[in-house]
Amino acid sequence: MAVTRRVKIVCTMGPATKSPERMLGLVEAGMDVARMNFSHDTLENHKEMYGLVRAAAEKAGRAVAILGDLQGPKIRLGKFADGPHRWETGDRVVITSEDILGTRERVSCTYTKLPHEVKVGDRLLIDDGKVAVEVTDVEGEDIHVLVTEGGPVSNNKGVSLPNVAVSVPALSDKDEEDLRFALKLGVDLIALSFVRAPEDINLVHKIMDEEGRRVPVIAKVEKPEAVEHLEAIVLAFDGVMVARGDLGVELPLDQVPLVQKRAVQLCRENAKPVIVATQMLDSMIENSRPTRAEASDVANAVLDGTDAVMLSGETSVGKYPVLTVSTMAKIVTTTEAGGMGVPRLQHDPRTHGGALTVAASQIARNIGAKALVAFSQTGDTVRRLARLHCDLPLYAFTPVSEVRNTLALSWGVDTFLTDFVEHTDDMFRQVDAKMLGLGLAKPGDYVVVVAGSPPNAPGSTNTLRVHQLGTLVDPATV
Ligand SMILES: Nc1ncnc2c1ncn2[C@@H]1O[C@H](COP(=O)(O)OP(=O)(O)OP(=O)(O)O)[C@@H](O)[C@H]1O
Ligand SMILES: CC(=O)C(=O)O
Ligand SMILES: [K+]
Ligand SMILES: [Mg+2]
Repeated sequence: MAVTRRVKIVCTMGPATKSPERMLGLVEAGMDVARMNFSHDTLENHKEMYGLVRAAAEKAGRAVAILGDLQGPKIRLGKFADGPHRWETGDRVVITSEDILGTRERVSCTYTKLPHEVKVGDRLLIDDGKVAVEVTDVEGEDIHVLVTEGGPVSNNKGVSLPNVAVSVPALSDKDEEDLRFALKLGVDLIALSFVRAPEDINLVHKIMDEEGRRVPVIAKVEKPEAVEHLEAIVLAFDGVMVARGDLGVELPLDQVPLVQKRAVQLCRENAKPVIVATQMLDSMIENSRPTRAEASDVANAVLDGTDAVMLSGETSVGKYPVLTVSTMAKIVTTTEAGGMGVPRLQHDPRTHGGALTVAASQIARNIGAKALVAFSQTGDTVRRLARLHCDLPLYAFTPVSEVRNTLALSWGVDTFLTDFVEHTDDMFRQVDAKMLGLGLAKPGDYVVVVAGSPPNAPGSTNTLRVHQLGTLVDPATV
């Protein structure tokens, strides 16, 4: 069988992805997860984008998950009346909490308490640190600042205050509205920005329960507080995104690479998916080829053991969205084909699912099985298999379509939707039908199956079976 890519690709949606042809191009080039960034754009446009993703995935016959990324407690500049501007070093401008349409000299910000929480001398960083200003005076709602590092400013750019503890709530009114909207729309996963504590997930769950729909919640690690409580956050949330854009502003930049490695390993130990994000192929926003350093960055994230790598501006507003995805896919597959492997798990799994999956992958390799197969109703067993990064194909079977979509984020997994079955033998019949029917293996080949028996009892993983294909279904009938 052809070598397939194992590390998944997340693409951020934006103006550059907004046509059926472009979207299909992205899916065919390898997009596994579409990220809708609620920091930008109108709900109406997000709805349209959602439809485009679902239609393209359907047309291409690929599982594509949709991730709704909530803005979280990020302070942003407001909008300008007259387009992007440049603030030059030495300029004096005003950032105000008054709700105005901005000019080059005076622009609003989204956090109305900001003038009360900054002091003279505080440094504010705009757009992931591309522009820096220093507070020189506060007058009512106006913060007077001196531009210390000039650069471009435009609508909705982020404002970070690295050493100022601001009291913004974990979930703003806008986040709550966006979350309800995303859940109703049908997104598969939610990401919460600027997570500071494990308990931040409770606010999200509360809204989800009010809407009657819980989906996995990814913690975006981009605050020093999150780095401090990383393990507790990994345990509380369903996955992690290493959001290096804000992380590199909020934390000294030189600490970002090690945080990335620690987060990836912690997620694998806990069988939670992890995404490495931001600036991975940044220069491809403008250019048709990435830098050598960017190619290495993608490859190194693969070798760290990440589940997924993410594209941001490269796909949302870049000149070459489809080419960027195919370039990323190529770097990933070439790196994987090198066979260098990833760091070992630091612990010996003790849960039934954990122990059975370790045994399954070892048995599969030793007997020359063609694939690993997992039956799962929650996806948990599948994630426990995925984290081992076994070089055999990994096929997941689930009767729950939401689970199929969320597994699009997990390393190396291909997922099939199956019927609910009553008897254990029916599970193996489904494996035969799917694998022989799709030509994934031949009659007589062995696969190693991890499942719960009887079927339909979530969390009951107790069965490991070496199964010979074609023994339950007459090969002539598939
Ligand atoms: N839907 C959109 N409409 C207009 N501009 C967009 C849109 N999405 C992204 N952009 C522009 O592309 C830039 C990069 O996109 P990206 O999604 O990485 O946003 P970001 O603000 O850096 O992310 P985050 O807020 O999650 O840290 C944004 O800063 C914005 O200028
Ligand atoms: C993705 C994101 O939010 C960041 O890198 O900051
Ligand atoms: K966001
Ligand atoms: Mg961010």
